[in-house]
Amino acid sequence: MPTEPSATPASSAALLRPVLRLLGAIGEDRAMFWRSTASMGAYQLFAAAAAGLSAATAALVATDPGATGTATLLLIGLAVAVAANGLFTWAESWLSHVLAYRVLDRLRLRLHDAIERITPGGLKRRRAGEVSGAAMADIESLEWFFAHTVGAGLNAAVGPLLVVAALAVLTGPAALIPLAGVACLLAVPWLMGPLQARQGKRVRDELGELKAASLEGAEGLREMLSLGLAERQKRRMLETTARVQRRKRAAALRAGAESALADLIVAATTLAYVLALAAAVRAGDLDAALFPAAIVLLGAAFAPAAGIFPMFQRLGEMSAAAARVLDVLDAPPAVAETRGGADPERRGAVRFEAVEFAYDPGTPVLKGLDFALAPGEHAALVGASGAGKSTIAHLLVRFWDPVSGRVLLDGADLRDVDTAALRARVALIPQQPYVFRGTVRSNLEIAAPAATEAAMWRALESAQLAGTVRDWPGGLDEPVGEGGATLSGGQRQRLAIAQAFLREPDLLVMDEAAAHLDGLGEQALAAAVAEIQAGRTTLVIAHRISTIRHADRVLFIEDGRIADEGAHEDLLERNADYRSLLAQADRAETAESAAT
Ligand SMILES: Nc1ncnc2c1ncn2[C@@H]1O[C@H](COP(=O)(O)OP(=O)(O)OP(=O)(O)O)[C@@H](O)[C@H]1O
Repeated sequence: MPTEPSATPASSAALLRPVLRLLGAIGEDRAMFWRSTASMGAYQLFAAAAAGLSAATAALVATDPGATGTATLLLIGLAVAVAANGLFTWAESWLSHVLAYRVLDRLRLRLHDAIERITPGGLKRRRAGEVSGAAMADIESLEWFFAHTVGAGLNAAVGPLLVVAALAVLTGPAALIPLAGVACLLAVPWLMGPLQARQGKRVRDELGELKAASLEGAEGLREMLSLGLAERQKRRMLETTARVQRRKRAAALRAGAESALADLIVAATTLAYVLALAAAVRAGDLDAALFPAAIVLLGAAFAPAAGIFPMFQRLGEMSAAAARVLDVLDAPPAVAETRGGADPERRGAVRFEAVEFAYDPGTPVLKGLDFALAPGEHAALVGASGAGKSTIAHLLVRFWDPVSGRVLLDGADLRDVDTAALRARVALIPQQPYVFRGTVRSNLEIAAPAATEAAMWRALESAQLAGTVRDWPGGLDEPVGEGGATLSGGQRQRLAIAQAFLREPDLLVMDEAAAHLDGLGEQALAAAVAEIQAGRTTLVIAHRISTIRHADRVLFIEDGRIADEGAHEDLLERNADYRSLLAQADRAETAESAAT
């Protein structure tokens, strides 16, 4: 998951920082943003004007009933203000939502690009799907910010100032009272921001714990029942639920106290202002007719400030969401992609030259790896778990670059070869190939968008999958389910091999399935593998003795280096570590066959 900032920022200014950085995403919609903000300002001013005009009309009718001409003018003004208020309210709502949707679309695209750029490298052990899912959800939660709060924030700052300026013109120095009141009202959520963020984080943490506990309870139900842990699990759920409730109560208490304090400030300001104006009227410094209008305008000064209240109450939540999105957007690319670049003659010769590699500085995985594969050679990469075999495979498709040393394909450093062209020339077939939701055809098209139907059948034929696909009612258009759920492990691998056939790679890098396949599936897979390997340079991460035995050459990896290399029989004879590793693999394979 994208990281939750471990400590919440200590001030509202710090909380605002990540949120403000995301404002850059408004980019080309700046004009729309200003129109939306201006509409919000306009409807608040017209609302204030409508309130002021109605108060002035009432005061005029009460103090001078004969002034019908002025009263009519005031009423016309009131009607215009009410109509304009309605119009601008609608315009603001429309513009702010269109703006928010556009900005979110842009952010989603930027996030998608960032995830593509940094996975599988920069996100370390975090799963790309989780990261993408969580960050996309965070973007959704920012909709409220872009649609409702950016403009409200500006209006909260500017609107009250304009109204207070109007009050200063009407009532003189007494207008300092509403100014102080508005400042206090804004200070409440601003000062409470960090506490609100801390409480929000605690609630999120406890909810995460509750979700994990309930998921574990469902997924591990069988194990829990058989180990007699059901009671313990129930207790854990109850305790976590109680903690969530406690955290939520604390947050609700704070929110309630904030609202009460805000009400108190508004009431105290109004009272102080009324007293000040009454004194001014009594002293003859203020026209009594202005009194009601000034009090109504006071309400208008508070309205935008009160509008920003909910924004501050959600500032912690939005700040955390923005920080998680930025975490992904800011992550450096795992490799700098090359465009254009060298185009060596395609033969399929591979060379690792003194390759050093580490995921984390200080923990080297490859320590000066040297080996070469001749065009068309079939090599097996053998080593204990964690020896670095998959890392070697991933270096060949440039998911990573070496820390030092070079990886060469047909004499060219991979960093100098066009990255897209390189990935088209090297086919990587992982242990558990990913099958996309869709059909057999759509999965084949992903590998080769221009492939004809005849070419698809040829590829399926070579991958030993044509018979199976022909038997399915939908044939090529048979749905394969979410993540290829309707396919067996062997079928998924053969589909990946068919994809590789369509791409006609010069180099094949395979992570051999360690899982046991049924006899028929294994035979079909072995035949498919033999077909695709024919005439191609192949590097297989080998787990099975049968595969190792058939390789032209075995590369035995130990401690980040090639510890030994040669024919399998020779290594067996001369290398005790190799013998013991294979003996373990043999035992595991025998136990697996016995178990099935
Ligand atoms: N993305 C990563 N971030 C940090 N460390 C990693 C990452 N991927 C692998 N490692 C570590 O690098 C080392 C080599 O891993 P690698 O997957 O290449 O080994 P392997 O030989 O393929 O293992 P296995 O046979 O179990 O698949 C291991 O110690 C592993 O924990």
